Amino acid sequence: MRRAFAGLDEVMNSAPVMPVIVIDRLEHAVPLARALVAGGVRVLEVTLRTPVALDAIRAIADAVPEAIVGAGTLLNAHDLQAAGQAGARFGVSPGATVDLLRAARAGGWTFLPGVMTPSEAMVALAEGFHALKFFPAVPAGGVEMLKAIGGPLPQLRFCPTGGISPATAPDFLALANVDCIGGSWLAPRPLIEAEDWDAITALAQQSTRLPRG
Ligand SMILES: O=C(O)C(=O)C[C@H](O)[C@H](O)COP(=O)(O)O
Repeated sequence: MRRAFAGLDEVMNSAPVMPVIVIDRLEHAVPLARALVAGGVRVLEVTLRTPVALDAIRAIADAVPEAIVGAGTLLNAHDLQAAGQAGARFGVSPGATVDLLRAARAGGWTFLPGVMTPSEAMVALAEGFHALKFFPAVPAGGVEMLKAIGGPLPQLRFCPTGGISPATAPDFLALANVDCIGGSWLAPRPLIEAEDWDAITALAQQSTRLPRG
């Protein structure tokens, strides 16, 4: 079922870290979402990287209304439509094509397009998007690159993702143009496989205490 999209500010600013989630087994979706919410992390990006991802989004949207579940790894308009039908309340992509940007805009999506260069950021901005995922954050120049982009393009807000750890997170969160960061470390595969939900709640709690700039 299609749900109302979340507000952009809610998605970008509810917590310092947005977990990037890969779900292999559908039965893990709801307990994982509950564990993260219990730790104070409500905005969840479920990547469309596994066959159960859309069903996982649907299950979380139905069973965990406190969560704001979004879809990651959106590559094209078809992915957007499927994610919307499953109940995703926002979308994230690793990169952006003009087709994808226009489909997100036409669908009224709360959408964070992935960019890694000033030119890509300018294309996203020209298509109406000013809140962007900076991916892959560390290989693409990390903190220094974001500072440099902030000079000529101060109107852009970023969620850097890719290669960030709890140790380096504060450096990113201190930047004036960073609202939140993305990270897979809040939902590590070994803990999900072990169904160690308490450990995931503890990771989530720790992430909410990270200082923001
Ligand atoms: O799946 C997607 O759509 C992506 O864009 C990739 C993820 O954002 C990164 O894989 C997360 O990076 P790590 O925190 O370094 O693991």
